[in-house]
Amino acid sequence: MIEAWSAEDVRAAEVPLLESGVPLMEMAAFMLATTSTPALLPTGSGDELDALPGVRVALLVGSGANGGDALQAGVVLLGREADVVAACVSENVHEEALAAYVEAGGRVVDLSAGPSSPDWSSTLADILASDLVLDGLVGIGATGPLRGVAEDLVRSLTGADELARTLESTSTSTGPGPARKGTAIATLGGRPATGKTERPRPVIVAVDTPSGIGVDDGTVEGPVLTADVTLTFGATKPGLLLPPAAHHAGDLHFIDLGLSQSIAEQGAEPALRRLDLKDVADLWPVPGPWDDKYSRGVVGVVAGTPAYPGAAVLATTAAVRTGAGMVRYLGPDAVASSVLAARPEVVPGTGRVQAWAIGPGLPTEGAGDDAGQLALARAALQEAVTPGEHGAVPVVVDAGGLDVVSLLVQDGGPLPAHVVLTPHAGELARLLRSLGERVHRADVEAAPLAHARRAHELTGATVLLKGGVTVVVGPGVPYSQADGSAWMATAGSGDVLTGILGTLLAAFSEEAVEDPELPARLAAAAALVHGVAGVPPTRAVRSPRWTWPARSRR
Ligand SMILES: NC(=O)C1=CN([C@@H]2O[C@H](COP(=O)(O)OP(=O)(O)OC[C@H]3O[C@@H](n4cnc5c(N)ncnc54)[C@H](OP(=O)(O)O)[C@@H]3O)[C@@H](O)[C@H]2O)[C@@H](O)CC1
Ligand SMILES: Nc1ncnc2c1ncn2[C@@H]1O[C@H](COP(=O)(O)OP(=O)(O)O)[C@@H](O)[C@H]1O
Ligand SMILES: [K+]
Repeated sequence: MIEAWSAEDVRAAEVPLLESGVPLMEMAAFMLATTSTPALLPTGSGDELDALPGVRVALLVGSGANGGDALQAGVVLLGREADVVAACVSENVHEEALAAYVEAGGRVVDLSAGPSSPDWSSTLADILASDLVLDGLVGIGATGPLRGVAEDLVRSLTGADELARTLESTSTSTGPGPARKGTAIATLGGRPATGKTERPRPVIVAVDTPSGIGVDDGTVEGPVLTADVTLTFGATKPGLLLPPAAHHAGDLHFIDLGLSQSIAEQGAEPALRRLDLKDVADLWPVPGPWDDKYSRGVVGVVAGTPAYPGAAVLATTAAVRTGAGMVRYLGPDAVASSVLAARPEVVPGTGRVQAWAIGPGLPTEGAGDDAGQLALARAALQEAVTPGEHGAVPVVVDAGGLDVVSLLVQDGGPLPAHVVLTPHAGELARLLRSLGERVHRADVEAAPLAHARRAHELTGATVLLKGGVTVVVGPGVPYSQADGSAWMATAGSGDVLTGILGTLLAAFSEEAVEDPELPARLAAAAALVHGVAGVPPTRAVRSPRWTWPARSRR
């Protein structure tokens, strides 16, 4: 499991180590300089301390310790014969680190006057022509989006038009570097300019965090240099796991520096969790010799209408294939026929269930004929809220079922956490609007965790917000899962998740009702399994992204 900690908790954990003289910055910098270079070494050479003659490194240096890390890494890289330039966006950069870097023979460019700095254009060209960029503009000390010269620099590096002008104006002064005739232009960490082919670009390594992200909340309100790799120190930060910032972090590498123990001793809760395969393997219900279909858990599925029968097929299939003891299907005969044709083991009709999975393929309230399905969904939800003879029944609610939740909350107040809602961003915005919030899809996409949290507060339910990164908020520590691939952005994909989560809620039916934090964990586990199942097979054999897109050595 990955646990992420707020910047404040990380800072507090640093204190005892710094007080006892642990050279955290030097340790971080050494790891930075050694971990980020294997991709730049000649093929076959893997020693992370090998000399790097001819390898060009650009350090982007801000005014705090994040810039200090980059400068100290520069010291190590200079010792390995790399050609290093430090682009400083402030007059006041980390004093000791700068002194060590200068003493090691490092080249410094003062960009503190911004685009009017005499060396602005040539330095941009140097950065673009380098093999490796270490982004040390700002780390956990960031307040708000990038501003000042740091913002100017990142905007220039990521803005295609400005970049094109820079390259043109410096093409005679940079020799065989970036503006070779016939080579086209790419932006750093962004898409190549339209109509132009991409040329080699540096590997971008974010020092601790990609500069400019919301370290604690994962928001991105200004320019960010999208990294190929983020090396994060001491503890993973929530922003590295949360969308939209997570999309700028590239591959995430964690360097402990001994902070984990210090954090544990503080006794605080992490800000965010991410389950891994082992967590889910430990959690996943595996039948034993005494199990029968009922003890494994029966899932009742209310999904599909004659207009959308496929949603019912997908949800029931997912429940069957992930190990439900039995799947009951409730819906119109025409849909039940489709379900049975695909999954003959599904049992049509009512009966006792350990969890409900409702909503896929149901129309939103008042939009089209629901063939009586919304009434069934309402009844299922009622079983979650009002315990019957066998206690309360957990329920996962998707798509059209979310409107029923909204009405229930408006009528009767908060729901229990064993009601798990699985909206995508548009559905969450709609749900929040129905509960009186002024929210649009774009607002949810810009701050998914905050909006999922708001929906949890307003409804009481556990909220799993779907997307490229899935966020789950219940009564305990939230989760973020990023196990899938963008190939999953396809119609029907969410119906499958509903079925998977139905199976898990049925298997842990009583526990999920008793422990209000468990449904979120189960939802995160379902998202992981859904994601792993949705990764195309080619990804399994693709070489690690770490070695891509290394600039070829010249
Ligand atoms: N945790 C660990 O184990 C270890 C942590 N270490 C490292 O320390 C880093 C934290 O260093 P830190 O505290 O000095 O803060 P940092 O991120 O460099 O930024 C502060 C400066 O940035 C500026 N600034 C702020 N916001 C800005 C903005 N939006 N846009 C532009 N500028 C902005 C602000 O300047 P001001 O605006 O006030 O002039 C301020 O001076 C951490 O991320 C990690 O890399 C390692 O060395 C050792 C192990
Ligand atoms: N870019 C992406 N990368 C990874 N997973 C994605 C991406 N986009 C969507 N997904 C996943 O695909 C599923 C889509 O679900 P949903 O939007 O409900 O589709 P539908 O309603 O058509 O079934 C969700 O589980 C979501 O997390
Ligand atoms: K950084």
